[in-house]
Formats: sequence, structure tokens, C-alpha cells
Amino acid sequence: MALLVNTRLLLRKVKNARSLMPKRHRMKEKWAATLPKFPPTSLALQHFDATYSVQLGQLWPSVRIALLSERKYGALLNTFSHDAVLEDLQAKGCRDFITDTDTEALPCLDPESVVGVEGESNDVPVKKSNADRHLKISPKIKCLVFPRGDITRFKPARPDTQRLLGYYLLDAASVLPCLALDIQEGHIVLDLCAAPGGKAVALLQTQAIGFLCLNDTSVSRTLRLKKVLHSYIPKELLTSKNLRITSSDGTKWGEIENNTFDRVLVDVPCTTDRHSVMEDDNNIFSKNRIGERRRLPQLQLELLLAGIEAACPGGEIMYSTCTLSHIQNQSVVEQAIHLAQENHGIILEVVDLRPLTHMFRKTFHFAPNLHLGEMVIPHLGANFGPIYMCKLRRLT
Ligand SMILES: C[S@@+](CC[C@H](N)C(=O)[O-])C[C@H]1O[C@@H](n2cnc3c(N)ncnc32)[C@H](O)[C@@H]1O
Repeated sequence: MALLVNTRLLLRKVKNARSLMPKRHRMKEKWAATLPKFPPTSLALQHFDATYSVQLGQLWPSVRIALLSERKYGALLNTFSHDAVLEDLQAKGCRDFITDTDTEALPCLDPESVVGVEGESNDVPVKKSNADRHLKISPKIKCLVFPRGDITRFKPARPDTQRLLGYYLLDAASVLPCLALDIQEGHIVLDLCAAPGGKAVALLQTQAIGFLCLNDTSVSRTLRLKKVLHSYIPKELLTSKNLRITSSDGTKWGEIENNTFDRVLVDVPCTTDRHSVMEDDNNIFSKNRIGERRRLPQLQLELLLAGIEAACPGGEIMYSTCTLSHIQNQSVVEQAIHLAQENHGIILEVVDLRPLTHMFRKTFHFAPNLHLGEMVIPHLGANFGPIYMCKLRRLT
């Protein structure tokens, strides 16, 4: 009898101890022998330690700590909702980081407008635009954040009388590519990898889009995207007059519909660094996804090239990821600029986003001196990102 009681006690202790363990060690009903020796989160961290310590140098230890700590969210305000959500969130201490900016103009931009690309392919010259000192930012997009160092969590949004939710929770830095895309009245816009739809909801807040094409190759994720749209956007704006939703392979888009769109968002699949070091589920560093991970830069390049072809001459393309990886960020952009010219005769310039980083420097930490594009790097005081973005303009 005593033995039975002791065993029960022991089992209860093990159960309690398990609930205190990090998520990766809490695999449901699995015996220790079947747990992977190196869980994907450890493999991801090993990989990042090896590559990012070289790439980011002295910055890596602080970025690493932030990546492994609780992330910060932003509440993208749904301006279609009838509830007084803005006032409510402001009363809780949040501020709209988009309107509450440093209005002081960017002091001086270096006059250099044509630069070489860093790395081995330095023979490819990249034309950089002369930066607009004052960025045009849609006054309709609002994203609320708690102050620096405050990691209060947002409550889930509630539906209003029309069943529309008041805000969409996301990494506040992922609104930046949407702001920088600079949607103007009547623009025809393509979001090539759109699911689950956070950025699409942000783009629609501008209320300026003439026609929006949303695409994602995954059928299940496209269904999620449709659900998200119905939870945030009034149904009269979700008709075939304004919107098309498809589940095609985005790499083939340029062959079907080229020279068409004023603005193209290419928010590609990537190693999703924060997820990869925190969650074992659906982790691209798991052993059975090695091939998929190795193919990512090629897929990203093909998607960006398709987006470039889909844009019209004069149109603008935003490439974005949520990884710190140089190979998935700057290298992809460099190669795309080169191949667009070689294979399709398309000449591109890189749009200087320094006015944007200057404007939002109170809210985000940006990587210093990036040669191509801009990147929000995680920081304990403002734990957003990583988000990389690079904007291209078609000159021909
Ligand atoms: C980073 S997520 C996009 C997130 C989305 N933009 C948002 O803001 O919610 C990348 C998406 O690319 C999609 N994807 C992967 N390969 C693709 C392809 N060949 N064509 C189109 N979409 C693809 C994935 O299904 C995934 O939903």
C-alpha cells in the first residue's frame, strides 16, 4: 500500500514538473526515448550562433537574448470597426507609433546614389534612389504599442455589432513594409504570399486600393486568410469588384500577369527566426525539413523575380522577411536585381528607406549600415522583429 501511495506521489510530481518545463520538452504522451536528441529549437540556435555571430558581430549577443525572450506585439487598429478601440487602448497606456513619431527631418543623406553591392557579386552596380526626405505615410493605418520596456499583453480583440474585430495582433514591425509600400488612391496591388493576412489587413486600412489580388500557394492558409478578411473588413469591400483571392504558385505569377501592378508585396516564407528558436512544432529546423530549408533562398528569389515581373514599369515592389539571414535577405535582392536585368531586361532602383527608419527610430531598433534595405532587430527594450524589408522601383 505504502509503495502504491509513493508511486502515485512520484507520478504527480513528475506531472507537475513536466508542466513547468519549456514547451519543447512537454511533448504529449511521448517517452523520453523518442524525444529528439537535438530538438529543432536547439538546432536553430546552433545554426544562428554560427552564422549571426559573424554577420552581426558584437550585436549578436543582445539580439540573441531578445530572440529568446517574450516578444512584443502591436495592435493594428481596424478602422472599419465601430467600437472606440483607439480611446480604449490609449487609456491603457498604448500609443499609435505611426502618428507619434519624431517629426524632425532627416538631417542629411549621403549624396551617393549609385553604389556597388557588398559581397562576392560586387560587380553588379545597384542604383539607389535619392531618398525623399519626407515620407508619405497613409494617415489611416494605426498601430498601437505599449511603451518601451513595457511587455503588457493585449487582450484578444472583441467583435463589434457588425461582428468586425477591433484590432489585429501582430509584430508591430511587420506594419513597416506596408507603410513603406506607399499605397496611393486607386492603386492596383498584388500581395503574392498573403496568408494568414496581417499585412493584407494593414494594406486595406489605407482605404485607397483600387483593386487587390491576394495569393498564397497553401489552400489551407488561403482559407485562414479568407476568415481573417471576413473578421476585419466589411463585406461590401470584399466583392469581386475590389478583390481576387487565389491559391497559385507565386513563382509562376510573372508568366501569367506581368507589367500590371502599381504595388507588389513579396512577403516570402523564411526561417522565421523567432519561431525557430522558441517552438518545436512546425519548425523548419526539424530533421525532416532540411531540404525545404535549403531550398528557401531559391524559392525566395523566384518569388521576388515573379513579383518584379508582375509590377508595371514605374511600379514598386516590397520584399520582406522575418529573418536576420543575409542569404535570405540582401543576397536574394542582389540576385533578383541582377537576373531581372539579365533575363527580362528590367532595370530596377533600390528605394532608400532611411526616412522611414529615422521616423520610427523611437519605436524600433534598426540594424546599422545595411547596404541594401533596412532591418528591425530584436532588442529587450523594444522586442519587435526581426523584419527585413527592401523596396525596389521598376525603371523600365
Ligand atoms: C511569411 S508568410 C506570409 C505572411 C503574410 N504576408 C501575412 O502578413 O500574414 C509566407 C507565405 O508564403 C506562402 N508561400 C510559400 N510558397 C509560396 C509560393 N510558391 N507561392 C505563393 N505563396 C507561397 C506560405 O504558404 C506562407 O503563407
